[in-house]
Amino acid sequence: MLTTDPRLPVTLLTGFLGSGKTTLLNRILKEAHGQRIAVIENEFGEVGVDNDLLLESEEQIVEMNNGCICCTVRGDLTRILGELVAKRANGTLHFDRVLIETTGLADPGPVAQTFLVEPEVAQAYRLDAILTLVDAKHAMAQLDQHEIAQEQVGFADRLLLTKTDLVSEAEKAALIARLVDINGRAAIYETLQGQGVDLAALLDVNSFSLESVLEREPDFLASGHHHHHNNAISSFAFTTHGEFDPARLDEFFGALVQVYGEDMLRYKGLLAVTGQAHQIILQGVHMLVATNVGRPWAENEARESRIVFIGRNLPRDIFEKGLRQCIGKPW
Ligand SMILES: Nc1nc2c(ncn2[C@@H]2O[C@H](COP(=O)(O)OP(=O)(O)OP(=O)(O)O)[C@@H](O)[C@H]2O)c(=O)[nH]1
Repeated sequence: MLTTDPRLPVTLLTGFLGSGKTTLLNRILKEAHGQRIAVIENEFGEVGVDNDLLLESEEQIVEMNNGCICCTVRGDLTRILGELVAKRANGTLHFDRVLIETTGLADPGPVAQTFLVEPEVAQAYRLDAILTLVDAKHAMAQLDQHEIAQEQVGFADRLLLTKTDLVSEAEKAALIARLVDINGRAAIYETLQGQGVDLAALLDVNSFSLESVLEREPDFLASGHHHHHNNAISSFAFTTHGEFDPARLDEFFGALVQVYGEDMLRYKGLLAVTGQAHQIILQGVHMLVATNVGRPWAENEARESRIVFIGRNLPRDIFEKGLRQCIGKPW
């Protein structure tokens, strides 16, 4: 998707241990796509292991080895991104985009937050999308046993299913049903040994920008289909033809994040607001809520609002009731 945003796009690659992140990254770096990519690696333990695996590429690779990305992330990531942009400005580094590979145990939340709250970072970079790899062979057990695996799925803009060569069609279908239950928003792709998925589907997704993904995925959870898995993380959408009263909505979200912020992994909305000719785009990660002005509503367009929430055991009825109380007047 074309964007006029001059900031450098950043893609976050996440996924549980062994899900195939390095395999995919290697393929991306080797492909003749004409993009110059700076890679930030965050690995536990041994220095340089993954660096050695990144073959034959001229991309710039920076490693963060001092612990888990989600613990030290805000400070370290801010510093590294600052250094990269400074080197780019003085001509010592040449790159057009950044790819961050997190460790298999990382929570993508703090990384995403860095782009929303650190002013120096937000000025130079835009988080384009979170890509989460899912190991088709092991994901069911990982999702059962590790909430962080569910969180990684919950945060995703794109889910990339790996190792489908090792499972039956029925196993794959069951896993996909579970992934949709956790995160009904993310498009699902399959990749075998890092191959088979078009780079254009992974880069420039523009998922954190004004042209929200909601517009392109209007049938989010429309089927009302419900699967019964024990997922702590799940998603739901709120849709209304009423217009939101901005003051009430502001107050409601302020209270909502106080109570549930920690469990609100990601939420996105495209809103019709009373007295506002433009669409309002709402983005949130945990307690951080950001709103931006989108495109104007067209003259005959239904001013429908839609908010998607992905989180941990969120009480849907409370959210819906609160949101309904923020509707000013029916359209
Ligand atoms: N059968 C099969 N194996 C795969 C596929 N993709 C990756 N693998 C293998 O899975 C193993 C783990 O892949 P990596 O790319 O190292 O996974 P990772 O997510 O970077 O792993 P960590 O950094 O340890 O979290 C490797 O042996 C890969 O060759 C696939 O589509 N099919």
